[in-house]
Amino acid sequence: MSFRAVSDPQNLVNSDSGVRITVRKLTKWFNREPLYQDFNLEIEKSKVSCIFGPNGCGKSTLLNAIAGLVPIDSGQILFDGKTLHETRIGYVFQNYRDALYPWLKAIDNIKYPLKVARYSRIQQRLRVEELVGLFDTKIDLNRYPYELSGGQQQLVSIMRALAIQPAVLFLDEPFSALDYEATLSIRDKLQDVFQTSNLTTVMISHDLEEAVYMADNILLMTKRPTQIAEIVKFNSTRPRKATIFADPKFIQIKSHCLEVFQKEVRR
Ligand SMILES: Nc1ncnc2c1ncn2[C@@H]1O[C@H](COP(=O)(O)OP(=O)(O)OP(=O)(O)O)[C@@H](O)[C@H]1O
Repeated sequence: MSFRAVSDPQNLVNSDSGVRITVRKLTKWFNREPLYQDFNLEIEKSKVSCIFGPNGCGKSTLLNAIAGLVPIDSGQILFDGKTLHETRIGYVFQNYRDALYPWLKAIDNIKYPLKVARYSRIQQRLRVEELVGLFDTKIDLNRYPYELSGGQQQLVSIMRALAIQPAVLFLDEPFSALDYEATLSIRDKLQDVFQTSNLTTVMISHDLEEAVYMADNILLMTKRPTQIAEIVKFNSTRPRKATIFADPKFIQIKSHCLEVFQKEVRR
């Protein structure tokens, strides 16, 4: 888990400006083979970018390199020209079971980054109330993670990641360990967040339909050494509803992404 806070906690309470992420000449090798070699990418500010690509092409490595969880061999990653340490980020892991602190109640998990950022007790309480309102959640936050369902735990993880009002939110396959009902519910709640904030969001998805549904930009990756095959825009307004799956524009974008993906896999 990664929380970074800068400046005065007082200023963080109402701050929500997104940032553009620039990846320049990223090089990362594993086992004497290049995964990324002189890789360049611009991630659009205040938009949702979904990473989609062949198995093992380096989606998690890219997300984690940008989030500072994986060291890079060379290159530069900037957030509106600033370093990671000068940027507030939130990270949601695929496996919520390992991500929440099991010894802390849900409410204390959410407050944890606020404590690290030295929010006062009142600020912590107000921010939790704001998040509960935002997500319209009926979860009893005085329960421990093991007392909550998978969907509820992942929702707590998302609320924790959003607690310090990050400028960038990273989501590594946030729905892959959830049942369908929980996935639909959390997707909708996240869409509300995207609609009402300037959050720059980078998400990995293994499901092309989901990637297009959630994204403003779909980042299609090549096989390794990995490059961007294409960035496909989907500018349908939010909130997006299930009816969008039958929308001709949605179908056209998804088919195009699938074509690019299949060409890469066969390469
Ligand atoms: N810690 C590591 N040590 C050695 N090799 C690694 C390590 N992490 C990743 N790799 C290599 O880098 C490649 C890309 O891994 P990564 O998890 O980033 O891909 P991915 O696209 O997210 O994979 P998947 O589609 O399976 O989720 C893997 O095939 C693996 O060989």
